[in-house]
Amino acid sequence: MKTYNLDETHIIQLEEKNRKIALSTDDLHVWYGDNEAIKGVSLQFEENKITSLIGPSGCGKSTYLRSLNRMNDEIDGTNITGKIMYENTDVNSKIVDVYEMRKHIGMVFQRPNPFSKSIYGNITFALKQHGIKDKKQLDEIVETSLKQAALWDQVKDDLNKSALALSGGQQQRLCIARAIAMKPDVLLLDEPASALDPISTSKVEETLINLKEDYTIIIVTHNMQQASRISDYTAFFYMGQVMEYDKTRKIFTRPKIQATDDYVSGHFG
Ligand SMILES: Nc1ncnc2c1ncn2[C@@H]1O[C@H](COP(=O)(O)OP(=O)(O)OP(=O)(O)O)[C@@H](O)[C@H]1O
Repeated sequence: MKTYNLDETHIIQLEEKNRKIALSTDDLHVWYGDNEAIKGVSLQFEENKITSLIGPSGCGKSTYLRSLNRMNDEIDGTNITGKIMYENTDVNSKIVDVYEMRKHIGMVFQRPNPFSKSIYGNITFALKQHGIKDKKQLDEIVETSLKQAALWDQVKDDLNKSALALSGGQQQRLCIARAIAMKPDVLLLDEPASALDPISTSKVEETLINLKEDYTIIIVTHNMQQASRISDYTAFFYMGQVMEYDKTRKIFTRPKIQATDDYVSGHFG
């Protein structure tokens, strides 16, 4: 297998281009026991844009994504150093209220994971836990979130139906609706379409493109076409570090780093 010079990287700094940054990491390292899965990643994510995280299996994409709203806290033996800056707060600081922070930085997982509740109940569950009890307000949030997730027209007459009776693609859009019902600023998605058929995938992609008007989206994907179709920026991960980060168009047409070029043109991974 070809080896690459890991010291040669190309990472754009968005603040130098006067872009508004919703979230950033500075020298982020993540260890699982002795295994250093993320080796000092510094990236800035532009507000109201979609950024794709791509790279071969095991290079640390999901680990990095999960760190951004502290999902790795739940894995024993994990150690994380470095900064994750969101609105002048270091998300990685011990004093951060993780429950509260996840209202601002929400997550959607690879496999649709609706609760065994009605469509309405899926969306209102966390809202109620956060103290929203007013029926009219809940109704409004349910409608808005389902509309934003492009699911409203299909389910509006049957909100009491079990979420588990929806198709896989509809379930995933319900999970997106559930995440955006909390009105996060940043939405993290870990291969949200990998378990879906092509039609459902394209619906999820359309949904994400529409959502970026209101949200900053960071998505892990193995699907190169998907990354190039939907994202504004792309970060290429390799062996726990980012080799190249730039506008998606550049990554897919004129990458500056050989490893990126080989990966996006299908030579490995
Ligand atoms: N829960 C965990 N416990 C221990 N090690 C883990 C855990 N999750 C991931 N790892 C290790 O961290 C490294 C990065 O894995 P990660 O899942 O982040 O990569 P990935 O790029 O998302 O891979 P894939 O594309 O296959 O999902 C790998 O060496 C993996 O074995």
